[in-house]
Amino acid sequence: MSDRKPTIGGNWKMNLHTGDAKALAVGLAEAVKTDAVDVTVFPAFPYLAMVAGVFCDAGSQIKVGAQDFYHQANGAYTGEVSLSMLKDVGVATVLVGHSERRHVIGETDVLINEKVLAALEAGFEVVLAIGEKLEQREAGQTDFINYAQMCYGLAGVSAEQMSKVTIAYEPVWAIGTGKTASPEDAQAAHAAIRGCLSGIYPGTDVYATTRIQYGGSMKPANAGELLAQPDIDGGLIGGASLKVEDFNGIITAAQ
Ligand SMILES: O=C[C@H](O)COP(=O)(O)O
Repeated sequence: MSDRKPTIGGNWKMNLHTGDAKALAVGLAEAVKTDAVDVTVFPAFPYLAMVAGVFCDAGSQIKVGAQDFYHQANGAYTGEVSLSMLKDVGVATVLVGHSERRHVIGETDVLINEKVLAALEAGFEVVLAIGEKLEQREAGQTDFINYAQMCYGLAGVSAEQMSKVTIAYEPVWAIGTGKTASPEDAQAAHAAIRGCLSGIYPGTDVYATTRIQYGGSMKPANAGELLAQPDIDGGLIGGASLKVEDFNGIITAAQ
């Protein structure tokens, strides 16, 4: 049993509107009472302040994170949202490198690294998502892809700054598909990721202290087995984070 505190994230992606986002936040504030698990939800931009306000009013420990941001401080970046704007509305955690940003929106490793560095510089907690596509897994490249995405994403990040970084391992083929990695496969990938951290930060305890979440069709029915693996420290949940019972079921499994 590691002494890393479990961390569960709920990535609401581009789902929910004012009414159902508020109802979900209120329901979570009522249901989630544990101190034993760090819980963060990632609503869409328009609802960040409202959700943060619900948790604040309820005295809830649930944190609010942003699914994305732009790394420049301000200026002529039409459509973008800065870190200082996020801080202004109560956000302290940001998600970077999610596979939907990499493979659907087209974010590059260079941009992902710029975002990681900017967020850490601004004092945010960072969840860096990595993971292989199906064809890469089938070609035996899983560990290489994870290593490469971490090397690019963490370039210039010091060992001290790693205390604010969580890695989210999300095999792309498992996201939103109902196909979860087996506990054994997920554990093997997580152990390899920890090995990579040891190589990137030699002579430090970063490999042992960094929390690594699993993401990809995690739900209450499979969370227990996944979270019981020695190198899986939590989950980044999409679909199952949209219902209080499902998300709280996973949080309960993480305790
Ligand atoms: O960010 C969350 C992941 O993409 C997992 O999504 P999912 O639980 O719907 O498979």
